Amino acid sequence: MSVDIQTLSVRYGATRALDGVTLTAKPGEVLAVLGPNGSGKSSLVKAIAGLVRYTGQIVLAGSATRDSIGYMPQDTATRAALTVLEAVLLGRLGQLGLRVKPADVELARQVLTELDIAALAGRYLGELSGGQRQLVFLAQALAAEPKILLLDEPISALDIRHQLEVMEVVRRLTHERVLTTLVILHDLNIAARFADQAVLFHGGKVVGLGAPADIIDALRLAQVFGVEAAFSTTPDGRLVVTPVRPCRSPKAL
Ligand SMILES: Nc1ncnc2c1ncn2[C@@H]1O[C@H](COP(=O)(O)OP(=O)(O)OP(=O)(O)O)[C@@H](O)[C@H]1O
Repeated sequence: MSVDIQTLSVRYGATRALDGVTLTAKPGEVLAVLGPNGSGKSSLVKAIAGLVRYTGQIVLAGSATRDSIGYMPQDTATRAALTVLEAVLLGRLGQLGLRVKPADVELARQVLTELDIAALAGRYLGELSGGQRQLVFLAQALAAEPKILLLDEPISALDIRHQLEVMEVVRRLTHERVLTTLVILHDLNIAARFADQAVLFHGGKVVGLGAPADIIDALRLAQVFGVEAAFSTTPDGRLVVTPVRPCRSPKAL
């Protein structure tokens, strides 16, 4: 179930967050959404999730509807007095009837186990660390059994082990269940390692689209991020980017 986006624009008052974006996210692939702060990444996934108004077209191919989408927001702060299990069950709202079936509880527990947070099931959200809460919101998105998975910086609060574990789970589920996954990341090395494709945003426009190793290069890092970087390759051929210093005057692409 591909997500086909044509000339997508999002405005907030006078601010043009996305400007004529065209791209396709394909089933069975992890698409990393990259770019500096304020470049329009969250606006892209919010538009796909139907959370912001936009112009242009977003076509969910196949039998996908908005109910087929699992969305994890960037901001996971909440005042909701819910336990972890209850919060994850909310991910199944689309499937729940007036009663919660044992199978729904079982599925929610399975997702918690998959993310290694089963021990948190009975804890209240307000008692969790930022990283634990991030894992719970990822579990909520996965509990919906989505066809399209939209993850807004899902690993930004996680320790390095959990970052790897979560990205392994995201990649495995995407490939096994043929999900169409868009994941916003700031870590270019994680993107190069786990994403099949990447899209790079700058000022609300797409300035790179392709395999991560093909679009993450010295010129784009200087022009888009204003950073001079060193590049190397691991023995198994993976790209490694090391930011060295800010450039004095980054030029817009
Ligand atoms: N609700 C809003 N009202 C007004 N302007 C907004 C709103 N949300 C985002 N913007 C603006 O739209 C632009 C794109 O924001 P967006 O959140 O999409 O960027 P981002 O690439 O996800 O950034 P970050 O990496 O910092 O999360 C920014 O200039 C931002 O200030």
